[in-house]
Amino acid sequence: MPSDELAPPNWPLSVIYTSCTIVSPHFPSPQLHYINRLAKPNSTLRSLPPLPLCKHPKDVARIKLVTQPDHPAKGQNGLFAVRKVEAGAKVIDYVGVIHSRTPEGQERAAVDEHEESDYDLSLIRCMSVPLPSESETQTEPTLIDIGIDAAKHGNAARMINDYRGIASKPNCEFRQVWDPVSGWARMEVWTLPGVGLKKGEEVLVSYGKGFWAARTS
Ligand SMILES: C[S@@+](CC[C@H](N)C(=O)[O-])C[C@H]1O[C@@H](n2cnc3c(N)ncnc32)[C@H](O)[C@@H]1O
Repeated sequence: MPSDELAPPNWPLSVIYTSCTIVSPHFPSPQLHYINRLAKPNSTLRSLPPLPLCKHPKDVARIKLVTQPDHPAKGQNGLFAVRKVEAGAKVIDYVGVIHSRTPEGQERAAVDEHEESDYDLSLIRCMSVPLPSESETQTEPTLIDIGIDAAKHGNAARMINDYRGIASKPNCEFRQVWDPVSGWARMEVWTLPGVGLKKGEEVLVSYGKGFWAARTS
């Protein structure tokens, strides 16, 4: 898998470290224009620019084993600020495997390896926009649901825990952005406006109530 740097300290051996997001080999080509703004109706993965590298921001955040006895993720990892980070600033890119959760994307994979993942974020979720070439064949809008999963390949952002049971509110959020040069969609982690991070503080987001509801039922 593509990577131009060594894994950061405390990286788990069972996960492949990558500084470059990967598009799943099962990703349907007709959906490429939802994840790359330069894609045309006949684009393929090979015809599009490479996905950009996301280097580990070692002066900003580091992975640490959680040892506090009252921490709900004790024994697991978390991501912690190495220095003070201003409010409304980028912390790290969320690197993983981009995959389609729509039936078209799932049918292409024998087994949907992302279904049970605890590291799968929603990257793009919208109703389908028929391309000019499809407008006669596709009349019904369908849900386009695309995820980015760091279960097996990822970077340090996969260690970010949910704030529940740790703090009264999150200090960071996930933001979907577009790479201005290569056109690719990507996920980033930013400090919340008016909040920021203190040196040594754990980076905490909200996974959303749906994440926990799906795991308690
Ligand atoms: C994206 S991973 C976060 C990184 C994880 N701690 C690790 O070491 O790989 C999500 C998993 O972390 C744990 N986790 C994250 N936030 C938590 C919280 N607030 N309370 C309990 N467990 C949490 C849960 O096991 C959850 O399924």
